[in-house]
Amino acid sequence: MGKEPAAIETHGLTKRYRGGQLAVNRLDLTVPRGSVFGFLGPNGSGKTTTIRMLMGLIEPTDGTARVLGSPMPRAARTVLPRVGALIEGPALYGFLSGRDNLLRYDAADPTADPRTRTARVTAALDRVGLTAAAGKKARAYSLGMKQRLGLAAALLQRRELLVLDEPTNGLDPQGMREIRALIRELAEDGTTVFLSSHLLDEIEQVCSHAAVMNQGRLVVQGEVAELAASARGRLVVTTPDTGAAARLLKERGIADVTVDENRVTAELPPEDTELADINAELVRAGVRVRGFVAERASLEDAFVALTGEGFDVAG
Ligand SMILES: Nc1ncnc2c1ncn2[C@@H]1O[C@H](COP(=O)(O)OP(=O)(O)OP(=O)(O)O)[C@@H](O)[C@H]1O
Repeated sequence: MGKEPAAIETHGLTKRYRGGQLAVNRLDLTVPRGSVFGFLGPNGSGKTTTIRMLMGLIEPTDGTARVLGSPMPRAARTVLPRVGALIEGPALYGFLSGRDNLLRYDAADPTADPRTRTARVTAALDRVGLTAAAGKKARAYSLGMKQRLGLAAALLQRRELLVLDEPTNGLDPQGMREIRALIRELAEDGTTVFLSSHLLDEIEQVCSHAAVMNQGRLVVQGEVAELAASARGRLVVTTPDTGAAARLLKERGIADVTVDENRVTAELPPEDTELADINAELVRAGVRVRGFVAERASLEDAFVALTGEGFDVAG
């Protein structure tokens, strides 16, 4: 990626709302070009506020933000045409059809070519799976359909960067899968995608990179694979003889042994321990071992390890 500037870069970015609420606290964020970057955090952690500063919709109290190499909000006029955004539910005209909403939205964009408008609108509707409902009035759309229409608006032109605030909000599981597939496709075409989510597994499924926010502060950022690897996996033994198994693991010096119904879980022992030996010892001690696995750490494990808190995935 050489010397090309990051897609998004912030230094000390801070927002204190008039009421005194410190929504974003000295954020240093680097979103590499070509990444699918997940911006993760529970509700109220400052994600939307950050996105609104990045898009020049509100002024930061302090710090700087650069988007596609240029300072925001100062360069908004030249930067924003290169960015597709879906923020806080798109503004829709309920009395217009989905298709007419997009035609109107595109007509309001001075950088959009009117000669290709109809074809681009048709293609965008198709990409988000709204072709069949294109003629329906937008007020009859479900939340998920409105979300798709907003995404279609962001896709009317080829963009270098897509900024999507909770893009799967309001969608059913099938709709979520479709949007995730679309995001992967866009990334393969070379678009940098920055998306916020409060769903850890969503980030794990689609993102190459992630940053975790908590109460306005950045907890961690980096490649998803590395973040997950920073948390140690767990040893999981499935057995009806949980008491005996737990005792033996503890005697072996294995930490954090926990019994849960017919499972005993524990911290994975040091790298140089032969797991098969532990399994054999359990069996020798008469423990009926029905399952013995070293589970890979998830992003959630990393989050818990980093913050010492659970992550409210139900949000
Ligand atoms: N316009 C505003 N005026 C005052 N406080 C605000 C305003 N907008 C947001 N806040 C507060 O700033 C904090 C961060 O909110 P923000 O919406 O950025 O979080 P979020 O992570 O995007 O959460 P959500 O997923 O719920 O949108 C919250 O405590 C919120 O109540």
